[in-house]
Amino acid sequence: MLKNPNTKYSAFPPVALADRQWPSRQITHPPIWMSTDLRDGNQALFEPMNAARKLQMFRKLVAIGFKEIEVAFPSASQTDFDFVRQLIENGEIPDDVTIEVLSQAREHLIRRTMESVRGARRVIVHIYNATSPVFRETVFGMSRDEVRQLAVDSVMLVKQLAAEQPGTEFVLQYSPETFTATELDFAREVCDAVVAAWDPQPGEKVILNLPATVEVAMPNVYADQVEWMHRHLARREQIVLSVHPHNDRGTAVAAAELAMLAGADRVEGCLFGNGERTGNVDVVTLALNMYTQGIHPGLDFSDINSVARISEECTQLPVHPRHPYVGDLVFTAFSGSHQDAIKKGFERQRPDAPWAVPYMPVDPADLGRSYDSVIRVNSQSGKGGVAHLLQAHYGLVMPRRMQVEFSAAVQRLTDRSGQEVDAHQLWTLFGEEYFEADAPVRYVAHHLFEAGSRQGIRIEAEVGGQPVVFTGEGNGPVEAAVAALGVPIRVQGFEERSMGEGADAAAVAIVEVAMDGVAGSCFGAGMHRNTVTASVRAIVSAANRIRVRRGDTAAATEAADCAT
Ligand SMILES: CC(=O)SCCNC(=O)CCNC(=O)[C@H](O)C(C)(C)COP(=O)(O)OP(=O)(O)OC[C@H]1O[C@@H](n2cnc3c(N)ncnc32)[C@H](O)[C@@H]1OP(=O)(O)O
Ligand SMILES: CC(C)C(=O)C(=O)O
Ligand SMILES: [Mg+2]
Repeated sequence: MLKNPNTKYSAFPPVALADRQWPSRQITHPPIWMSTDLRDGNQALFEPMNAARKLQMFRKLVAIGFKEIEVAFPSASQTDFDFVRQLIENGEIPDDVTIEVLSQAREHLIRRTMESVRGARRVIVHIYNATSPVFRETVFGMSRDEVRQLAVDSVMLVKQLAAEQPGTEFVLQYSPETFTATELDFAREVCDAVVAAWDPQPGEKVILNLPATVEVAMPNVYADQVEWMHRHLARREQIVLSVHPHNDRGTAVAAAELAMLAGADRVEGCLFGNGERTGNVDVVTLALNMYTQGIHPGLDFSDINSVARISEECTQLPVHPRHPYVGDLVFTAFSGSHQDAIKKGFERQRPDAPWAVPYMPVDPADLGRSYDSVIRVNSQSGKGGVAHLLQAHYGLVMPRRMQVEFSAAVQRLTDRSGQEVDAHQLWTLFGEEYFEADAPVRYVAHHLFEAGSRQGIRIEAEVGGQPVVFTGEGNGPVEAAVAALGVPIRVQGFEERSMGEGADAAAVAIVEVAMDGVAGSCFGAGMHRNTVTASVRAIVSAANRIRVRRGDTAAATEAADCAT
């Protein structure tokens, strides 16, 4: 890179528009959308779509709700020409959808383009020529007047050829290509000349499209340029003012949003920002940005995953995992504090209340995405995510202090593996940590008996591989089991919940115990279809775990001593 880039690049000059209005406006309704996936998107692919892929994409665009679709550059290839014919001849175009075709401002290309749409009900014919100084001088070798005349002559030719096809309603679209790098007064001059040449009748409109063919400045500059045109164009009421942002600076979405504030009625773009170089503006992001502000965009992304899969299939380009709204990771939180807040947010969110889940600008369910993938667990995760996954997948509700305790075990696992763990792995770890905490005492079976007015218990177990029996009494099975084990633990909390339903239902008992000489508390858990068995197992689990925590080297002997 240059030490002083100023010698090679200079800042884009500001637009003289001191009384600009767009900064204090708001977007209140969606624009007219135009999908150029099958044209600008298609021309930018390693391998342009074949007819089958084009048709698949066309049908998806129709299903999403696009009413204007640029389907081809018919004079570019036989594939594109034939595709337009196929759409028309096979009745693929719904009555409320208008196809659009693009051509350079060159006679033989325009003739071929007009031939391709013969028989269509309604067509937008899109003519372009570049208008900026560098194109005038370097590419065309034309003066301003010649460039304006090129546009006018082409439009007149379209008009003449359109008159020869009276059964088709023709709408003109004109783009001063490289608009953003064109002097505004000249862009206006060409556009006004084009509208005058087409001369729309009362009630008719011409589409004037102002492309950021290359995004060369900040989005506020584009907004100024669009507002300037909006305020200076002749016959504005007969113009649909359209924008076509590209994403060279990564700000196409912002540019389109500000352009709408500045007076644009229509936006051209592609799904997920496909298109030349860094892409066209991403219409999905634009539409869903609007949706999150309470404005229905008029496009349906309620099954956004299927849109992404079809786009990937047709373009052979992957959607980035962090792509807004659609990426595999965008409804996923790995870090602990995010997971905690999301979990609390989901618990609190009522279905009919305004959306208020932290870190989530949109309800994933509105886009057909599930909550299941919301929280994932890796070494950056905390208790919230772990608890959410176990609750969501296994119905296990852990007391808060147990969440803290268990998340330390998860942390050890993720630190060791360096990988994400899923709900199944968490459940397995939970089992190993609590249900299978069988040292020094391994529970085998138990029997309850009456001991006068008290509850007696006989626990059959193994200690160090040897069968042992513990007996005790208490006010209930839990107290009796504690007494039988002979470990000086105090039960501080006990919870039992059923998991699953009907004949397959199992009870999970969770017990929190404390012991002198051991800081804090320790949890145990047992699972069984019989609730008492689950409780006894939980006591054995807790007693074992707290002794291990105490660092009992003599635990096995001590346990054996307690046996009767
Ligand atoms: C910004 C955009 O996305 S614009 C759309 C771009 N998309 C495409 O180009 C895809 C399809 N294009 C093609 O298949 C071909 O370019 C064709 C069939 C249209 C034309 O092919 P060719 O006749 O071989 O011309 P080529 O592609 O080299 O284009 C350059 C010529 O077109 C002229 N030209 C370029 N754009 C325009 C325009 N909008 N209006 C008039 N002439 C133009 C150039 O001045 C140059 O003319 P020259 O050969 O007399 O110097
Ligand atoms: C044809 C025009 C509208 C274009 O794609 C562009 O300028 O980016
Ligand atoms: Mg383009």
